Amino acid sequence: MSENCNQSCSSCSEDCAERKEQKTDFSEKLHEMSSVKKVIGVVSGKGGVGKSLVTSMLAVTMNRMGYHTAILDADVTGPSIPKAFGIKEKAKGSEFGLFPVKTKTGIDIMSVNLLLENDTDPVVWRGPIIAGTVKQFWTDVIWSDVDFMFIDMPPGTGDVPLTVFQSIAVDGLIVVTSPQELVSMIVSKAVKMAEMMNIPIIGLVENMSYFKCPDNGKNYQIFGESHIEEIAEKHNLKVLTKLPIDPKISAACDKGMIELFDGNWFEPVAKILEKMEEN
Ligand SMILES: Nc1ncnc2c1ncn2[C@@H]1O[C@H](COP(=O)(O)OP(=O)(O)OP(=O)(O)O)[C@@H](O)[C@H]1O
Repeated sequence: MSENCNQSCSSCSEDCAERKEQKTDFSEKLHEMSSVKKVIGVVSGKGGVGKSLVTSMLAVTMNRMGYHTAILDADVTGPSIPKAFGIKEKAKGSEFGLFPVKTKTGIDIMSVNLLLENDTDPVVWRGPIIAGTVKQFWTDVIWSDVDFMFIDMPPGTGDVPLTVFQSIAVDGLIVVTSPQELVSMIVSKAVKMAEMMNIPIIGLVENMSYFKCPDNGKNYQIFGESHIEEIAEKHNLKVLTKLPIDPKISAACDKGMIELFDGNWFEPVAKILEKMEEN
């Protein structure tokens, strides 16, 4: 039995001898006209640590390397992906299904904000409706020839993330943390959740890790000393990259120009993802 066992056999995907109920298969089929090679979930322990920003920058990096890339924005109650890419138009559909909206550089995006009449309308829906929406982004959207799909995961471990993990075939998770949060606890939770769902963790991204002073070129750890390396070692995980606090990054996000970011922070991650794609 897993040390993380919560006795909820129907929602656990571990194969253990203590299983009391059959595993229920909640997996959903992609739209028959879709093709998606690798699905990477981007998770964080709490809101505001930069999960959407990291999702966007990862997608831009892989797109720059020539891969056809997509983002499924599963953060239904706080959808920030369309804004980061400056998308104003709405998603269109046909009798066959919904089409994602293409960004200026050709990244395919689906988000609840591309369906709402008004971007500023709040999504005041109950969990099952939200979870159903995310499922439909997988089953009813026509994702054509996608090499890498990044999922901006809903925060936490509730109804919606559970549905995403059970219904979408996620190949790996990237955990975004920032130095000031209770990183150790958050990483432990992510590791346990991933184990229960049988999804490998690709590694950790530390956002807002430091600030590089433009006057003297020195790095300052604004949110205190980072412990990410020790935590990664404890869980046998990789630290994929450390992203600085950079006003140019937030400005690019606010202006809808994240595709123009300048920096090679995600190159080490891209190499790992490329290897995944080859296998
Ligand atoms: N490294 C950074 N440098 C500068 N600004 C950043 C950085 N990381 C995030 N931000 C800014 O912080 C804000 C929150 O980021 P983001 O929306 O990606 O967080 P999130 O974890 O997805 O939040 P939520 O969970 O609420 O959706 C954004 O305005 C973003 O531009």
